[in-house]
Amino acid sequence: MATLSDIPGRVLLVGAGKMGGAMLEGWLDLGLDPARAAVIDPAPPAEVAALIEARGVALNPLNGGPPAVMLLAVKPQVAPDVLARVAGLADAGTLIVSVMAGRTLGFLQSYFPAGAAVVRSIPNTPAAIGRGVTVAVANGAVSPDQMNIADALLRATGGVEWVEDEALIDVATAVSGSGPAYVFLLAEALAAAGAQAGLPADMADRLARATVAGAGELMVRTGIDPAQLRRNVTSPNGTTAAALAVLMDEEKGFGPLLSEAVAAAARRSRELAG
Ligand SMILES: NC(=O)C1=CN([C@@H]2O[C@H](COP(=O)(O)OP(=O)(O)OC[C@H]3O[C@@H](n4cnc5c(N)ncnc54)[C@H](OP(=O)(O)O)[C@@H]3O)[C@@H](O)[C@H]2O)C=CC1
Ligand SMILES: O=C(O)[C@@H]1CCC=N1
Repeated sequence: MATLSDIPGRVLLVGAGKMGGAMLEGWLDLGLDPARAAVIDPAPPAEVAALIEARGVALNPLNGGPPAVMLLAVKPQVAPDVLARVAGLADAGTLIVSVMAGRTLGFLQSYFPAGAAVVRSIPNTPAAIGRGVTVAVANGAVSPDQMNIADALLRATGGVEWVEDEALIDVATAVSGSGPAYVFLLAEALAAAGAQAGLPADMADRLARATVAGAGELMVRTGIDPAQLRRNVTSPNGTTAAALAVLMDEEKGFGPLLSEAVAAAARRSRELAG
């Protein structure tokens, strides 16, 4: 198991937005020497720019030699343009790690000489508080040492699951990559429904936030199966049972709706492949 201090050279982050910025913060918090980090981003968001400046990380360096790791965190749509510019900064020993949705190992490899070591991964935004989860796949050129390095870099923002079948990344993107948005939507919709039913809007908002956060934390801390936690709330013929009769409707409930949503996100991930 490698640690961030085992990385034999610099980590070059390309794209320091929401996800890249969260990763950089995680690396620095876990002890990555700022002198061993560099960022390429024409205009990072203010909070990431402040972190870069405060920690003395090189921003848009003109030189520095090939990095040990190049982590790609730009939007998939600009990837062809960005990769055409930055691929030349890598050498044969550089490990390429992408967090871009949809962009395949094949697409990434096409910008580097044959034999380049490439990892494709999909994190999620709880990475910003070290509670993310990332799913990753490596191509055949990634050495065991490089695999450990990629794992250490991704693990700086939460859990990591490795898969061998790249097709699973599109599905993981639809479940855990996009998943936080579904949970936030639940909080929004619950607050709106509470306000519609008569609660003051600000109170409905507080109740919905506390409920989603508390329920998530209960699941994490107890490790109890979510179905059992749901049953624990549901008194026979009580209020929850009345609500669940709507939400668990076999045709219109959460189940079929989320299946449709996950299928749409996975399909979009495959469309972004390039
Ligand atoms: N947000 C999420 O929940 C998740 C995102 N991802 C993936 O992470 C990647 C980044 O997403 P996210 O952080 O949300 O997006 P952001 O737009 O917040 O971050 C992308 C960053 O890249 C910068 N950028 C644009 N052009 C260049 C360039 N030529 N060179 C270097 N940097 C450039 C952007 O600058 P500017 O804003 O000025 O264009 C921005 O700061 C995406 O590929 C996405 O699929 C993966 C999982 C979850
Ligand atoms: O919406 C997106 O495309 C990115 C990937 C997963 C979460 N956000």
